[in-house]
Parts: sequence; structure tokens; C-alpha cells
Amino acid sequence: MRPDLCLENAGRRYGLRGPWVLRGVDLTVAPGRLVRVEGANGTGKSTLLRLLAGIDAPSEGRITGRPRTAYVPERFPPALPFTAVGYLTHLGTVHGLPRAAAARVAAEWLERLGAAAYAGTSMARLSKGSSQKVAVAQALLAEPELLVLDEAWTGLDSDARAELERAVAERTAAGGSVVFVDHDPLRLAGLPDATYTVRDGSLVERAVPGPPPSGPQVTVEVQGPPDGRLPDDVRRTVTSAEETAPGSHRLTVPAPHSDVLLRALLTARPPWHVVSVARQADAPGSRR
Ligand SMILES: Nc1ncnc2c1ncn2[C@@H]1O[C@H](COP(=O)(O)OP(=O)(O)OP(=O)(O)O)[C@@H](O)[C@H]1O
Repeated sequence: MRPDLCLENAGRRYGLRGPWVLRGVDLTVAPGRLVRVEGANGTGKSTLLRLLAGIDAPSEGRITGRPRTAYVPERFPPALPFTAVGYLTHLGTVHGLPRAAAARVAAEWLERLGAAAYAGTSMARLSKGSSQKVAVAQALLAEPELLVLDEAWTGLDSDARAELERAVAERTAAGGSVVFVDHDPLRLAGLPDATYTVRDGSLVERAVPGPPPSGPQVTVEVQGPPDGRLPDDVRRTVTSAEETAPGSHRLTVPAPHSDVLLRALLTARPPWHVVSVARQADAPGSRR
């Protein structure tokens, strides 16, 4: 089993005498966890995410248990001498995929994110939104154990935003961890296992739960073996699960995650029988 990623007494400052941006930070990210990081502008959220992503090192303290990690930075360098699909294929091979498989996965991600039409466009000529889709695709194509998302939804159209939410659900359902920063307080509302606020160089875990899940929910009635325990990837995807009779469960999931849940149920061993799928009305005050 993969170990937890741990920051122990981690501090970061820029320059030998620069002020400490982060100091004495302890944080554990276990496999399968979804973690939100928030805080006012300039408090050190991106600094923390760069440490977690492994592209920067703490000035003091240490990090242990590094998993296979992918990162969507706040600013993605678009002016690279590649086409979109060429760049993603190249990265796929860097992650160890054979070239043909890398090209296939690259094309699949561009398709999922609605950027297939730009596959052959040079990176330097991509719009900001398409460039952001490439930034997201490069992180997802290697199915990382830890996905670090720094404002990754910014600049995406609504279909791509929903697709990225689905991809987050897929990663956590598969036992991967996801750490994200997003300016929208309702992003993945109700789903994070933990939310931390960066304040005065420290990390404070938010004790109260975040806002309830926004947007439409889907209720899935399933039947499994009488003594059956819900598969791990199913439990990690749902917002609630209730056993209504021996072997019968009512599961609730945000609508964008319902196909991830259904796939997990249908591929479970032994298989689970999906009795019904019903979409509930939007929660009051929710938005897409
Ligand atoms: N490479 C760097 N060199 C020097 N100072 C830096 C560097 N990166 C960040 N800082 C400083 O560290 C502090 C925290 O920056 P950081 O980008 O981590 O904050 P943030 O919370 O992500 O901000 P924002 O919400 O504006 O994205 C800021 O004062 C910033 O100026």
C-alpha cells in the first residue's frame, strides 16, 4: 500500500533572508483523499502546492512518501515548440508510455476536454482556454497517484470544467489523492475530505464542513450481495450511502460524478446490480 505524503515541519522562504512564506507546516495527504487549500491572495497557496507537487523544495523541514505526481500550475507555459498532441504525446513517453499508447491517450484527453480540433495546432498559437486544456491533459494522462491542481479550472469552458471535476472523481475513486486550490468556494463543494486555510505562514484545518454539494445530485439504487460491503472506489465517489435493506443501498452522487460511480459499480467484482438511477432537482441556490 502506498504511504501517505507527509510534510513535516516544512518551511519555505524565497532567498536566504526573505520572509518566511510558510513555516512549521505539517500536512498528511493519504491515498484517495481530496484536499482543498484556501486562503487570501498572496498567503502562500501556490507555494504550498509547488512543495506538494515536488517542483520546489522546502527551505526547512522535510517531505516523505512522495507518490507519482502530476501538477497543473497556475500559469502554464504555452510557447513550446510542439503541437498540442505532439506535446502531450512527448509527455506521455516521458511518463513511460510507449509512443503509440502515449499518442492515443493524448488524443483521448484532448477529445474529453473538447480540444480535439486543436490537436495539430502549435502550442504558441493556442487560445488561453485551449492552452489550459493542454495543461490539464498533461497532468491527467499519466493517471498520477497525486494530482495537484492550482486554479486548474480557470479559463476552461463549462464542459471542460465539468470534465475536470469528473477526472478528479476518477482519480480519487481509483485511490489517487487530489489537492486543489480554486477561487470558487463552490468548486467540488461538499466533496473534499479536508480543507486547509493558509494564514500567517501556517496551515489551519477548517473544522466546519464546507458548503453542501452544489448542483444536481443523482440517486442510484443498487443491489449487491447480502453481506456485501460497498467497493472502495464506490465509497470514495459518493456523497452519501444508506443501506435500505440487506444488500440494497441508496447512493447519492453529484451529477457530474454519476458516470464514474456507475462504471465503478458495473466493473466491481462481484458485480453490483444497478436498480435505478434518478436525477434530483438542483439544490436551492445552486448553480452549474
Ligand atoms: N519565486 C518567488 N520568488 C520570490 N517570492 C515569491 C516567489 N513565489 C512566491 N513568492 C512570494 O511568496 C508569497 C506567497 O505567494 P504564493 O504565490 O504562494 O501565494 P498565493 O496564496 O498562491 O497567491 P495568489 O492567491 O495570489 O495566487 C507572496 O508574497 C509572493 O510574492
